[in-house]
Amino acid sequence: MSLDGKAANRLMVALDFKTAGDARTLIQRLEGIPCYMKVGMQLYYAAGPEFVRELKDKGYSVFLDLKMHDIPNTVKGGADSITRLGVDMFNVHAAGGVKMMQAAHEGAAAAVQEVSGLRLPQIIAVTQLTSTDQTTLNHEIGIAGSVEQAVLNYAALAKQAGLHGVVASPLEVQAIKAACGAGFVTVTPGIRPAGSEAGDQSRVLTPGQAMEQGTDYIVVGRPITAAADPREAALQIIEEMNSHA
Ligand SMILES: O=C(O)c1cc(=O)[nH]c(=O)n1[C@@H]1O[C@H](COP(=O)(O)O)[C@@H](O)[C@H]1O
Repeated sequence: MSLDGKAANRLMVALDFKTAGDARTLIQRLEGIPCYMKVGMQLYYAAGPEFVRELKDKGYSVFLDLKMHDIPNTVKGGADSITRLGVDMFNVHAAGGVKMMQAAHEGAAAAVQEVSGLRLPQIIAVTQLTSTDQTTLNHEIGIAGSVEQAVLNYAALAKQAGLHGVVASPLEVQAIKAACGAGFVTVTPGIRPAGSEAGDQSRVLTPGQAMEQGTDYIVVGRPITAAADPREAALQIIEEMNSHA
């Protein structure tokens, strides 16, 4: 299987591991694949900023997925610190509102002003988590209307705040692009290759279907990290992405 084609750098591998050592083992298996590496709460809380710097030193593009959701001043400070790590992308929850998202942008911009050589990361807003289904949205969380309406509302707020894009399910990509523009970035978890377990994900598509929807990046965790042969699983996903790109 080859890495020809453009899709490999549109795959974000979720490094949801207990330790830096476990993450390094997977990274070694994926050596030579130019994917994005996503560091989420589990690994960041265990291995911290040092591990993020290690990934950057190895030349990876890094998405730091800490889903900040707090008062604007706190998020501004968090965004400043995250940006100083040199990450390429980070996220906040759109549910924090426009002022909070603007504060994230301000914090990142302030860090870029102060540290020479830093570039502004892409700042992305989580809309409605891909684990949320229609019933949970309406009857548990208490938001009326369809999941797509909720996602589009959050996406519009993120755009208003000047963010670069959103995290959503691939099912909502076409509506987001229609409402917010083709250049508004979509990062889509909820990816399940045909025949794999959905687990806690509710709004899922296959890698090929997600590409057909026009998404910019797909986020894949367990279908790669829990596979018997993670390298083979990643290469198959990239091949499927390429054939639907
Ligand atoms: O922000 C995210 O990355 C995210 C948002 C969302 O709505 N759903 C979602 O699954 N994610 C992340 O995407 C990854 C999906 O992992 P798997 O379900 O194992 O493929 C996890 O690291 C989640 O934290």
